[in-house]
Amino acid sequence: MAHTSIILRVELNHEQVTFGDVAAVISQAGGDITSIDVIRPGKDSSVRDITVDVTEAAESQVVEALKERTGIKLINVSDRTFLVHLGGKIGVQPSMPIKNRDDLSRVYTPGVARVCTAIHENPRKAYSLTIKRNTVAVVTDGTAVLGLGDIGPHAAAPVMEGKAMLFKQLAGVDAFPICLDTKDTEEIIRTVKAISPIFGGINLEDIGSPRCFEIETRLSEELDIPVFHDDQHGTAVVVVAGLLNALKVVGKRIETVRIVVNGIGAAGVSICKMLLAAGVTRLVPVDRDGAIVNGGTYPYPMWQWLAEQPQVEGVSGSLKEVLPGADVFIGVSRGGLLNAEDLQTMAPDRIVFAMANPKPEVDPEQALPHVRVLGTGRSDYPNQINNVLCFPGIFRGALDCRARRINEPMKLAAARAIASVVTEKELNEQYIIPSIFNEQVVTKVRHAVIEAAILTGVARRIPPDFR
Ligand SMILES: NC(=O)C1=CN([C@@H]2O[C@H](COP(=O)(O)OP(=O)(O)OC[C@H]3O[C@@H](n4cnc5c(N)ncnc54)[C@H](O)[C@@H]3O)[C@@H](O)[C@H]2O)C=CC1
Ligand SMILES: CC(=O)C(=O)O
Ligand SMILES: [Mg+2]
Repeated sequence: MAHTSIILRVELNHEQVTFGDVAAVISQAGGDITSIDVIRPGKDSSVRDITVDVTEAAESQVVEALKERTGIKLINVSDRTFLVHLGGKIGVQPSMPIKNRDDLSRVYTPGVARVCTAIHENPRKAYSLTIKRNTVAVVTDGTAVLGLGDIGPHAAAPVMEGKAMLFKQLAGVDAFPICLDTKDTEEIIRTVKAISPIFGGINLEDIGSPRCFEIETRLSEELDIPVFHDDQHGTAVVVVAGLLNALKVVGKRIETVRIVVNGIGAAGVSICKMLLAAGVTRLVPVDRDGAIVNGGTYPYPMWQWLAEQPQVEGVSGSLKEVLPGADVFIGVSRGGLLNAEDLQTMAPDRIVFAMANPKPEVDPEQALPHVRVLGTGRSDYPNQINNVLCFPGIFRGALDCRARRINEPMKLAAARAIASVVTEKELNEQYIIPSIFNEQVVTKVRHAVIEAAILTGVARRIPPDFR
């Protein structure tokens, strides 16, 4: 059940209620008080801020119960999630203060002109003399934002700012949100190319399929910095990492399990491709109209490619029709598609990764009693299968070795590195994938990615710790 944290500012009339009464009202309506601050004490009345942890469903019940109670005046309700977004979540920091004219003449004109000329004469110096070496653009057109769909570039910004925060906090990468007001493939490609000189890498985010495939392919071909569509490859890397460990827990082999992937969009296509590369032999890709079957004819090149793979099954049907007997279900589609009975048709020791955000394909509370391993994209359940485990470390590695691109061996190395953070001893149903706060994740992913980049010849620099 989704939880949220709200702050209730209430005024208590002491002749009519005690704080104990207020606490009882909140608790009976389903709220859990986590802290209390006295804003204005007083003999006859007082004002307090009460922080309450509450399910989304119970939030309005708590508010209504307080409003109805005589002696309590509800002054304000603030949602802590909205509070952390006030004014946006990131800013730009200069790397040194400008204290005097001397500083000014070096960081700005006239001194800066010599630096500009040096870069003009040798463009590679942009990596040492500008922010390029550590800066990534997080580019979206707002068309496939989480599982919310086409909500546009303004509404997409909080997610992109969140990605930028994670890049910085987890991997020290400076990332900047670029929310484009166009859905035109050519215009997006042109714009990203035009803004690329200042960036060391491009992270494409929440761009709907099938346009995202052409945008990524073309930008990768036409730019000499790494271009990585996070929803495709970041997600696939983390799914493969989680699956490698989950299969160890249930004692099954990747070569023999039957896997149903639901939602063959950006994330689903890349997951299927990576599963095939990792050795999967029984794959059932499913989208809205049912299974994509071997030998079928499909409108999108990526679906057609899947239909031509021998490992893809030839049996058609809806999700519920093809699910029986599956060892693994991977959902990257939309929330609320399956229930407990559907899961019970799967093979024993089932693994379910229900990753649609914010609402998974199956309610985790319903699923938990019926599966051996459950993963979701969310942070409020164990096994968070989220691309945040991948993108900070993969870009840290790619930037540090100035990789031209992020290739398949680099992605597979990243998946194995993430899986390896959980040791054999630690591995269990509740812990198949490390937490994003485990510092080993970025360190190991970075190392594995640089090693793979050097081995495959896409690194343009050998970082000092590899010399
Ligand atoms: N946990 C994680 O790290 C990630 C989770 N996701 C989640 O996966 C979902 C899909 O994301 P993207 O691939 O980027 O979007 P997308 O828009 O590229 O693809 C979604 C696909 O799901 C299909 N779909 C929609 N309803 C369906 C249904 N009822 N049955 C089967 N297929 C259905 C669509 O036709 C489309 O092909 C979203 O909910 C997103 O939040 C995406 C990336 C990372
Ligand atoms: C996690 C993520 O990137 C998404 O849900 O789109
Ligand atoms: Mg995304």
